[in-house]
Amino acid sequence: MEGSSKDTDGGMIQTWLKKHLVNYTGATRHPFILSIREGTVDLSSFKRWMGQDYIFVRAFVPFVASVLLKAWKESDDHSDMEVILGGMAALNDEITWFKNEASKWGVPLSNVVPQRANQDYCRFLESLLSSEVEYTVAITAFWAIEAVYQESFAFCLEDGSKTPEELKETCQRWGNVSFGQYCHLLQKIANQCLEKASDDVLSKAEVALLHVLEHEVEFWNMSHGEI
Ligand SMILES: Cc1ncc(CN)c(N)n1
Repeated sequence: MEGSSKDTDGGMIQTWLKKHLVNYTGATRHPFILSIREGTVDLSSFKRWMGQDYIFVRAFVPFVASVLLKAWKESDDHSDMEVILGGMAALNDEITWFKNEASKWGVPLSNVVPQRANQDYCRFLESLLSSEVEYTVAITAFWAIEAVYQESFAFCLEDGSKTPEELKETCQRWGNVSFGQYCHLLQKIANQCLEKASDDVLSKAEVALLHVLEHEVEFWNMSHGEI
């Protein structure tokens, strides 16, 4: 895959975001997100998303644990582990938040059936658990997964958005400033790894990024009830 000319300021991630802007915009400006921002969201779509995302987040935890393990083994920067550990702590809060929020919305989490797109995404995460997958590839995917939610939900909180009051807390969960800073740190770690990576690893990381963007679009699509 082409694209190994490195951007001097924003690093490889910035270069890839420019190169794959259509894919990135597709994931971060999905019609479901636009409907939240416009205040026209169908609440049954929102509830469907919530149930499916709870399942996803549970599968996301072992993935993040595997990134932590790879950081411990492969990173030469001690602070990487602390950022990733902070991400795990945030996921612990996220699970508690989902349980509370779902009970407020009357979404029974115990019997949610994972839809095809969710299963595919979780299978993709599982494929990244392997010790054969380089830390650089895994941290790039991790950054992308978090960044899509951050960009999407922050967009719903921008001035001029008509996000319904009862959905603002959800948007705050990922759209808040400190989650933005955390994503920025992940991006920095990914860029540092990518800077030292071989062309082969660079190519795998770029493919992983594109897979994340595709899975995120499919994930949002589930909210419409498309299986
Ligand atoms: C599908 C998906 N992608 C990302 C996130 C953010 N942790 C999430 N909760 N769900």
